Amino acid sequence: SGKPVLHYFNARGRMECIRWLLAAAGVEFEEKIIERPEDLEKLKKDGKLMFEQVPMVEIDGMTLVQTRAILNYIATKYDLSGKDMKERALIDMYAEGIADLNEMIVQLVITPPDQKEAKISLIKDRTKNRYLPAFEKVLKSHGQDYLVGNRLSRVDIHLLELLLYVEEIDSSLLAPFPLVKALKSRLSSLPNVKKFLQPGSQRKPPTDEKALEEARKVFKF
Ligand SMILES: N[C@@H](CCC(=O)N[C@@H](CS(=O)(=O)O)C(=O)NCC(=O)O)C(=O)O
Repeated sequence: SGKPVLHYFNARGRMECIRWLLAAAGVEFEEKIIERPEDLEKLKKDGKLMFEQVPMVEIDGMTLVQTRAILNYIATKYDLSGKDMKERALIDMYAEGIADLNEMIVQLVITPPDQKEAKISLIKDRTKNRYLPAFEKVLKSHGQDYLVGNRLSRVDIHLLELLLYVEEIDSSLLAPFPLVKALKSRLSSLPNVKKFLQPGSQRKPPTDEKALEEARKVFKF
């Protein structure tokens, strides 16, 4: 069918940023949900998981693993990684910062209850005092509609995804950042993004206990 095929369990985890980037690029994709340990074992046995891990994406005849490598390929293929080396450097820098805060949020799901409050307040602090100020400053510095090169790139999509998670934690966190908020609403009305935000799209809901239980069954952690 030529469509990329995403192999992961039925949750956001490390695959959601890949779903977001493909959707924003207007690329239809299929998902093979890993529901049982046997599903994962079969992928390993068939030699599809170079490091015995997922996310794994079958795209253009390749079997890619490692989230960043998959994102880099998609961004390059769909012209979402800047027009030259300097734009690419900014995009890489912003993307890594976004990934750092995103990782803190992804880990929250598997944080023991007694540590959750502390983790959440650290996330709120970093959001308010480190990450959102940095992006507000970038937008203020050039007054353009996108973070890099005055056109859509992967970091706009990564930041939009992150802002939605930040809002799920505490919607007041965005209040002090008008330019970031304006970017969020501009991006949300792009046709491909608007469609992905609609109910019924392949966007995954917050990972609840049930989804976590299913993942534990598969990954035995
Ligand atoms: N660096 C890898 C890490 C992938 C990873 O740790 N995957 C986990 C699942 S999850 O963290 O994405 O939920 C896994 O397959 N773990 C199984 C194992 O490591 O044996 C990436 O970015 O893709």
